[in-house]
Amino acid sequence: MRYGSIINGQERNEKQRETLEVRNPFNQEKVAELALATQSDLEDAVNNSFDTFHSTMKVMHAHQRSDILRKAADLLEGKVEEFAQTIVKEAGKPIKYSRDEIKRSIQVLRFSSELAKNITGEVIPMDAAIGGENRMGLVTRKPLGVVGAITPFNFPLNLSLHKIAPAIAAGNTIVFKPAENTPISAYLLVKLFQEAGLPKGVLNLLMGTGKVGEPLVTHKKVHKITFTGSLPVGRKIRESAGFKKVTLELGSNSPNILFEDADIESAVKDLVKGAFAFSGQVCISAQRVYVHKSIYDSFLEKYIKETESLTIGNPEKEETDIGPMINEDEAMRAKQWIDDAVEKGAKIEIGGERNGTVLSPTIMTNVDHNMKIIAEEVFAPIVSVIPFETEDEVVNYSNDSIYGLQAGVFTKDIDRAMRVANQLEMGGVWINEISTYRQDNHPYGGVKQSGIGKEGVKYAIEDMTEIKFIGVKLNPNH
Ligand SMILES: NC(=O)C1=CN([C@@H]2O[C@H](COP(=O)(O)OP(=O)(O)OC[C@H]3O[C@@H](n4cnc5c(N)ncnc54)[C@H](O)[C@@H]3O)[C@@H](O)[C@H]2O)C=CC1
Ligand SMILES: O=C(O)[C@H](O)CS(=O)(=O)O
Repeated sequence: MRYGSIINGQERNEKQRETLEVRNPFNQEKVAELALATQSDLEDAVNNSFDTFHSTMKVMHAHQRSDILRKAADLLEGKVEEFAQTIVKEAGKPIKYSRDEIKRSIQVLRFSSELAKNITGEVIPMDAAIGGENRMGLVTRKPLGVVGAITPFNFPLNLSLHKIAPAIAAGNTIVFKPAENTPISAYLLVKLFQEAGLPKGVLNLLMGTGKVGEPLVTHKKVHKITFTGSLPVGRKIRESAGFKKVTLELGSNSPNILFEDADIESAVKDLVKGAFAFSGQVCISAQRVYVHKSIYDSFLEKYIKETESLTIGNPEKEETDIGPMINEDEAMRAKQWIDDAVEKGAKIEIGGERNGTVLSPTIMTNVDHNMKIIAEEVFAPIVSVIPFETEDEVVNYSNDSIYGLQAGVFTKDIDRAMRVANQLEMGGVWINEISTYRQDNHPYGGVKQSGIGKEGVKYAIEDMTEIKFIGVKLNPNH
């Protein structure tokens, strides 16, 4: 099957176009061919989104935007299996995790539908300022215009919806550039919105690589870029976006801290999922697990045992926990980082074997902060277990990173939990929950080089609207 860009409701899929193959990461079977967007498609998409913003979105009421989003959620509920099987094939994500992603995507649509009706402002007490008597001050929220949404492969539906659904709720139009490895779910999503009654031109789709992402970022008629992806690309976007608003959801090397009073049994189970779900290709994946010295041996033993029980293999199978990484280059890169750490003195407790695109779940010990598997984002099924003695020490270890997205802290002592949570340099901290847990309605986004701005529907809407002040001078004699 061949998929093209969709601009103003029309697919651009002519035979003479340059194409790109999409292959199943597990068995390398060809699953699709992409008809790539050209520079002139990009111009058309942005111009059409710009015109549609002025002609259609500006006059569409909140209840209409809300209805479309609710209808899209209802439609998606009837297509869970179709979307889940698509993500299995294009991303290699095990089926049970693919279904979870669709279920979360439905919630994102529902939250956006509800919030579309609740984009409120405020009234300023103007007489609080001397001379402000007889004035009224209104703070309103306006849509920005054209939002450029650029998304990664790892949650191809949900992370795209975290941009598209709030943008629609807020009254913007969107030019959507999904990851080139996972374009089928993106195509199906645009079709789903068409079926839900979204007017053509509100959501335009551009198929292609970063080559089509770059001119989207610099285009004069695009008002905001919202990007999820890697740090190098995020840095480039930040540098070239000029005066546009920019939201960047980038990488992380998330720490999880287990104090001596942590519930080890449940932490072990959760941290196996937290480190290895979708082969660690989750940017809040548990990468560093700091364990208090007094429970280190017992934790490590149980952690290895639980990891041994994982089922590795074909992501289409219900029982599969660990499937492939996105491609062989990525699996080779991750394996090389393991070898590099071993050369520097690290020990592989379990895993460390690569078979094509599949890297076995790997637990490392005896690591230090000069190794890539600690200092950089592994984005692979590799986790390191590190002992610590004092609270100050573990806070320092955790903060010794260019990243700061989410962390997990495990202890029964609420005072300590709050003390540590307050000191961690992170966008979010979970207490007695793994760093990898994300709910779609809480603010989500990093500090330091993990990003700029927040998603989580309400917060994305804030970032996709502009505050506009309207003041009125009243005549007290009328
Ligand atoms: N903080 C967060 O919420 C998340 C962060 N990520 C990060 O994403 C990375 C993995 O995803 P990938 O798809 O490999 O990321 P990537 O950065 O390679 O690509 C992401 C998107 O950017 C596009 N792109 C590439 N070069 C571009 C350029 N110069 N200008 C504009 N667009 C460009 C790609 O085509 C794709 O659509 C990891 O580093 C991970 O940490 C992934 C998911 C969530
Ligand atoms: O939505 C999620 O679970 C995460 O945001 C996925 S990722 O962004 O951390 O990769």
